[in-house]
Amino acid sequence: MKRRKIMVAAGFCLSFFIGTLMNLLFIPGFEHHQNHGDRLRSHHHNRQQKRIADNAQLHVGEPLTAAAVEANSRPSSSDWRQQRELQMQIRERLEEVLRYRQRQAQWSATGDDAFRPLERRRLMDLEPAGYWELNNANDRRDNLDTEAQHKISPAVSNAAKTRNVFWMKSDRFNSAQMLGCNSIDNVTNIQYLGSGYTKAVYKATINSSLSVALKSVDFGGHDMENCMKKYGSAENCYRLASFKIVKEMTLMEQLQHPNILQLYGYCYQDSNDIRATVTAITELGSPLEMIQLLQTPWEERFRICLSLVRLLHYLAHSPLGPVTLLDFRPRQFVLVGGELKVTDLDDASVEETPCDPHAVPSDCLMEFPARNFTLLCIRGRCQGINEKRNLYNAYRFFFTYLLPHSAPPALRPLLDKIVNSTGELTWDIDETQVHLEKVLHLYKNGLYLQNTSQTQASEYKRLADTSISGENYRCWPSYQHDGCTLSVFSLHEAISVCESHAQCRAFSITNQTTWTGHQLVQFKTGFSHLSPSKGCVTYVRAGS
Ligand SMILES: Nc1ncnc2c1ncn2[C@@H]1O[C@H](COP(=O)(O)OP(=O)(O)OP(=O)(O)O)[C@@H](O)[C@H]1O
Repeated sequence: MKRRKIMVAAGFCLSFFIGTLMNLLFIPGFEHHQNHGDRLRSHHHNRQQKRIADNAQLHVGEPLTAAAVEANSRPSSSDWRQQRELQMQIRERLEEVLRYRQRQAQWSATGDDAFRPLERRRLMDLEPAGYWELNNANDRRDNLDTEAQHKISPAVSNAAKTRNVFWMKSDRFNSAQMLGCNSIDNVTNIQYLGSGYTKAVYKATINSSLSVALKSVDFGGHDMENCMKKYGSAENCYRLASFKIVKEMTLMEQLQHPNILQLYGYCYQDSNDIRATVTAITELGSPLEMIQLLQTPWEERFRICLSLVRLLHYLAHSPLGPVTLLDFRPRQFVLVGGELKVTDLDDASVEETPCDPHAVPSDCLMEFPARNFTLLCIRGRCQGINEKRNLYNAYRFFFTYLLPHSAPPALRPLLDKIVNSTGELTWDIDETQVHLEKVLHLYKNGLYLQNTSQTQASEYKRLADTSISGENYRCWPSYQHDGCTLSVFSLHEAISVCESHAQCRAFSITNQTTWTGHQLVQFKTGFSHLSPSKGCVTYVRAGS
């Protein structure tokens, strides 16, 4: 609620940050204003300028504009086929986005107005300038959809010449709540987070209170670089790359789930040379570090697997139909408050592989490095391929590493069964989720605790509202780096942990709980430094 209010307030800020940011990405000679935006721009831009200039064989230091790059590296005008090829690719991406919107509209019985003229026009604005002219002039037999052409042409000619924002419909935000260019004008604490093949991502703070991620096309990234090498048109290469962000935003808007990163808004602005450059504003997460995850307590790793299964369950039954994440590497996910969320949706697909039931070898071969699966071909589609691909990827990238390792012994058989069944694809996602939810139930309710009849070896003295300073020892896997802090279901469990550690002489049950409701307990080597601490209960081992 608070966050929403902040976002609404942020929407009214009237200075311009990202507009000039994007301008500078293209125009190095642009006058710098000494604000945070400029820092982001120049960091990003310097990298990009060097790479683009290298590609275009320009002298670095020479003023570089998109036009200059094009002039230096554009194929000869007779080579229109290459330009046409690039424009066809842009066209394919546009059509893919429009298909998602159409699917959503078809799905929604309430008549989703995803085809509102403004939105459609914005997508059309991302078409390369002159696309239709080129197609018409060079190939009258063009078999493109004439209806779409009819709709696009006026939009191209109407292209806004200045920065602007448009809103997408969302169940969670109404248009007034979406963030736009105004909101990101005066961001602070800008920090480069990372980049992949296409996009560069920055962390920023809006209104000194809301942390967000800003995603834009990385002009120095592989996508732009390869495209520039091949086609030489900065503007059209930008259009092609930017459709990945548009697709991602469209999917973020249409696939609403707690484990899909939330789209807060976006900003379109013209740069001097490139029209309607796009910046997505999304929820901020922290990149997933697999090595680090292996060192975190099982409960946290289980949470990630459960988040993933809930996400895959939603994707298998999404309003757009079964969605598969073609690129499933852990870097496509981030953590937000311990929950796993997918961030990179540009490689998501709703298309289920078409097949011929009589084809030999089968069209429905799902290949992975360690093993293959052949699926049934039913009604011209590989049965459940999107769901199965996700599930197997979840097994190979996440479950095998995160699920069984250091789990409570009583849960191991169940967890092993989950790992084996997903590895063999014997369960579908619904069944997999049922089993993971069952594990959660057992864990939350302490039903994983064994040997409850076992008598405790020592007596413990209870000290209310007391904690112990220092006197730490390390244990694994601890919530605290330089001490032994573990989560327990009950006092009984805390005692049995203490008795199983040779160094343990006392422990303090804190008032902090984990996401499952377990309490955090600090285990100690002694109790000579007791201090008052409201809500904390210390137990001292008798005879220590
Ligand atoms: N919302 C976010 N919060 C924190 N980090 C993020 C966020 N979104 C992306 N990142 C980081 O930025 C990197 C690049 O983002 P993203 O994956 O969207 O770019 P990409 O060009 O599509 O990458 P790829 O080549 O993997 O497809 C990610 O690997 C991730 O570590």
